[in-house]
Amino acid sequence: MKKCNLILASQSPRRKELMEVIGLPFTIEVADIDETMDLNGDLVEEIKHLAYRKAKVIADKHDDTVVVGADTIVVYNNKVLGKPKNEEDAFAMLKLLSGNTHKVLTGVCIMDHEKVNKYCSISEVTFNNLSDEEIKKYIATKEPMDKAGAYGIQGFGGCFVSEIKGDYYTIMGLPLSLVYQELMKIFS
Ligand SMILES: Cc1cn([C@H]2C[C@H](O)[C@@H](COP(=O)(O)OP(=O)(O)OP(=O)(O)O)O2)c(=O)[nH]c1=O
Repeated sequence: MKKCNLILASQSPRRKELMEVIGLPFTIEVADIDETMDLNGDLVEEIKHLAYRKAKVIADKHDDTVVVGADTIVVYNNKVLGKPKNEEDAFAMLKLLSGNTHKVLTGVCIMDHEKVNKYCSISEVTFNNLSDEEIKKYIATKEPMDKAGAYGIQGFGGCFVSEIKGDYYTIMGLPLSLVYQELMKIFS
């Protein structure tokens, strides 16, 4: 096996959990970057670039490392939903998603020294109709507050989902099989 360090450039507990599934030893370093993106630009390119910026800031601090960076957004009706700023924002997001189908885009960047590979994985999620009461109760659990689109499919948010098309783990924040396959090319 190739000897070099693997770093996950993310503070997300979900990404850590998914990287652990892959089974390669890795460490975590949080990329503290400005996550502003050009909302009028091509969102696929924007999200890949954001994942790249997260990986790059960590890769620049090390010599012999492979770095994984990622970013997740929810898109409904051309509106980009990141993490809610507060409970009102979370309520507005969940009202938008209620009874509708949205897309979840996760950008991934794997930096292997000079080699930079960027990907965007897209899944579609359909929500049941949610009552205002249900939404308020969900927000009171705090689960929505650190998640794009104000829900976690892996938590109670999964109760709101009637259908998904595409990769489940993309919705959770890291497309597992894509990252596994790319890391295996490097580490085996
Ligand atoms: C839609 C959805 C998002 N999420 C999470 C994944 C991401 O952690 C978060 C989106 O925010 P991101 O900005 O992509 O990630 P982050 O700030 O948590 O971590 P970092 O920038 O350091 O990598 O939303 C879920 O956990 N479940 C879901 O169903």
